[in-house]
Amino acid sequence: MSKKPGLNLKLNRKPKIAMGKPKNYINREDTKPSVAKGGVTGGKSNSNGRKLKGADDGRRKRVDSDQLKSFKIDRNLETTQRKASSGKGRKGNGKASPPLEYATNTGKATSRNPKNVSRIAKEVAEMGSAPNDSSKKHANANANANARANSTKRLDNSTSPRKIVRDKKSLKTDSEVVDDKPKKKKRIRLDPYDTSNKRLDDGTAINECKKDKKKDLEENAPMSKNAQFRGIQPSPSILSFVEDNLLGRRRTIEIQRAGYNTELSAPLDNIPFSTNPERERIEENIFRNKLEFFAAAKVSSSFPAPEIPEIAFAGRSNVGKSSLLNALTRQWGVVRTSDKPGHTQSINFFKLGSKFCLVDLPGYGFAYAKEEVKEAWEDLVKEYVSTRIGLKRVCLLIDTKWGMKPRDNELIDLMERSQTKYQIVLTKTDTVFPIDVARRAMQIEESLTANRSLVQPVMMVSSKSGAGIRSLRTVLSKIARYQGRELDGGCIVWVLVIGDLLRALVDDGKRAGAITMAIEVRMGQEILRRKNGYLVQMGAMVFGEGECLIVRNEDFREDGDE
Ligand SMILES: Nc1nc2c(ncn2[C@@H]2O[C@H](COP(=O)(O)OP(=O)(O)OP(=O)(O)O)[C@@H](O)[C@H]2O)c(=O)[nH]1
Ligand SMILES: [Mg+2]
Repeated sequence: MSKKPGLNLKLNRKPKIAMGKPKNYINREDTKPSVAKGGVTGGKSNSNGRKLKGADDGRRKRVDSDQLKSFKIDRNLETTQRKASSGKGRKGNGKASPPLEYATNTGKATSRNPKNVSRIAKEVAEMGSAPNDSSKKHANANANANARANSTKRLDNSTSPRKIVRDKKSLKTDSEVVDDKPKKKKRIRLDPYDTSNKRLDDGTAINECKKDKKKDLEENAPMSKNAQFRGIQPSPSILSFVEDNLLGRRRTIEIQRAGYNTELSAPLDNIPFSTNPERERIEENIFRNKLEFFAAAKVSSSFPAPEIPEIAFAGRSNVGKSSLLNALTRQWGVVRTSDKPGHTQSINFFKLGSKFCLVDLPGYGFAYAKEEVKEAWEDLVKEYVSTRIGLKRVCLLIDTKWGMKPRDNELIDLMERSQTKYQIVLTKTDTVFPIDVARRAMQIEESLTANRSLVQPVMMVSSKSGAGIRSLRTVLSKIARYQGRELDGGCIVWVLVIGDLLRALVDDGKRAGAITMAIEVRMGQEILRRKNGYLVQMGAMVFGEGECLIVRNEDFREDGDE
């Protein structure tokens, strides 16, 4: 801000009013923003309008003394009054009036000699409005500044929330006044036959549309796996097998009423009301033999020589492989089990007497082991099932609750390729309802009908309750029993009952001119008939390589020869 003498003069006159008053009073007033005072106060000021130290004080003192010396109030009073009352002066004065007002006010408020002060103030004001060129200029400048200040003030006011609220109110009231007249609503005439505009019609068309869409969605929506499972209708034969063997979740009272001793381990694997010791309860002699561990292998090179036929137990970790070995032999604790997946970490070979070998494989899938270790187990199992000489059957264990998993299918594919005989065994059947046991068996049977190396039927067991263990023993003991016949080179035909259908399969793809051996498997309970040293049950005729006649259950005629 450039300072000019005239302006300084004028500005420096103002503090004169404060003469004889406490100095700090003036200073305090001067600290207010100059704009707010409504006039130019002069002196150097910072952005807040606060006077900078040293910029004004010395000059103010000088001006005060000047005023005392040079202004002879009595002599000039009349002249100044005349000049001030002239048009130009009035104009300038009018605009520069706020400082005067401010000065008088301050004088009133603080003066000790009110008379003198008011008089001096009057004179100063009149001096300030003198028609001096420079002062005129500054008066104009002051006026402009004031105008700007006022406009800013006005702006400030207009933007203040109170003002806005008031304005809004006033607007509202104005509009209310205007809107007092009742509005006429436009009526839209609807074409009752036009359903194109769905928002305007009465809604019936929309509802119908929605219903149709919902129906379509319901019909076309893919069923969840669970819903698909619930939709399975098990065949009557499977259902009756489940009921006869008390498979599925059963109440203790139900088992007791059926005559089983629930205080024994695996109570359903018993002859009702039997008091025999553990191993003597086993109906198949071969399983009465002592179970003995004789080899363990973590790599294929440490497999024992294949001297006796082997039956292996494969499946996911924690599916119940080791437990099943114990349950089949009723020799609890020979094979170690754990509720933590990944307990069996090597291929363990157990001799059952001198003629038979049971093999406990490590599991695959989730297990408490490092990824690379699990991969090694899986590779070892794959190598064993696909290359092992003397391996007569793999019991592929599936948890009844969860069903088949991708890794199970992987192993099945491998066994199909390597023509390894395998049979599905559903485990932990005691954890689900009987109907779900039947459903799972049905589901797996149907999904694997095309598989050639699969041995039907699907077995269902519970190592805990003992349900289905007897049936599995019967199936497995036959493998040991008929090893010699198979090795004779004769053609073996397996006739299996799947639901109400008999299916004839040529074992090992050998050509058959006549049936040398047939076995009826009725939902896991095989009825074996012997004739001329061979197991013969007429019912299926094999005509050529891989060809066979499928005979219905009702066409099946039993000879009754033992
Ligand atoms: N409820 C019930 N639990 C069972 C049954 N069979 C096994 N179990 C339990 O399942 C858990 C795992 O059993 P294991 O026999 O160790 O399973 P595994 O397949 O050998 O497991 P890995 O050796 O880890 O591959 C144990 O806690 C058993 O008690 C069954 O039929 N019913
Ligand atoms: Mg195990």
